[in-house]
Amino acid sequence: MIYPIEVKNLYYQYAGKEESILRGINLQIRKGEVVGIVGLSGNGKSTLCYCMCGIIPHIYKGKLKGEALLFGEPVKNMDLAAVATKVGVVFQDPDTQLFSPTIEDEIAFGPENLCLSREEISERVSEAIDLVGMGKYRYSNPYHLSGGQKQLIALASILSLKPEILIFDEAMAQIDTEGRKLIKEKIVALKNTGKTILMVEHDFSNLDIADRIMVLKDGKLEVFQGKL
Ligand SMILES: Nc1ncnc2c1ncn2[C@@H]1O[C@H](COP(=O)(O)OP(=O)(O)OP(=O)(O)O)[C@@H](O)[C@H]1O
Repeated sequence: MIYPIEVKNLYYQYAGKEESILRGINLQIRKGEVVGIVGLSGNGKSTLCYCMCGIIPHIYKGKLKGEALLFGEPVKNMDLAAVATKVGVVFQDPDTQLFSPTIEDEIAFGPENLCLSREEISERVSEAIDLVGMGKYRYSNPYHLSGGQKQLIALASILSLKPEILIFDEAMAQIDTEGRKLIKEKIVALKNTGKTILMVEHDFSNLDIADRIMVLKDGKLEVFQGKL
């Protein structure tokens, strides 16, 4: 069986560090599943996300053993542009992810880099902005939005690349309760369209929408038993 995400006996050691932070990770995520990974700060959650979205090994050049695969293809064999059409990541800080003067420009940026036609870009922007329910802000400046709304725009800018897999790396850490509710609703709606979703959190109360939760501890994944 080919999984959207599969990780096989993965080890990773940052350059200059004495020990591996990931020490034998195995994970398989089926299409349409929402999987949560919880772990204390510094346990390697972001590092694991980097292995799935190509930042490792394409940008960080530490020691990697084992593999992360997207639809059966090793991430290490794909270039970053190819990875970005398969997996999109929403990171923790919305302000570091937005840089365009209008929301429309922000969401169009990815498809423009794919050299698509004007019509196709405009269609993708409309579809992505509607998916996150932010259509009325299309021509606004993103800097005036709330944290939760900014994360929805970061999500829309990823959706415009039409990835099958979405990773939320502590995407709710800096967001108020109302914003978290909004983001969780969109995650459930995206699952229902068949997207495969990985949510990484240090606070497991944000993972109530996950189909299953794993805990990252001592470099390995275990089934979450209700406490860290
Ligand atoms: N670029 C890097 N170079 C060297 N060490 C790093 C690098 N990035 C992270 N680390 C180290 O790897 C460990 C795991 O970091 P990581 O960010 O993956 O953990 P995390 O579980 O996501 O933590 P947090 O919840 O605080 O983001 C930490 O000890 C961190 O200092």
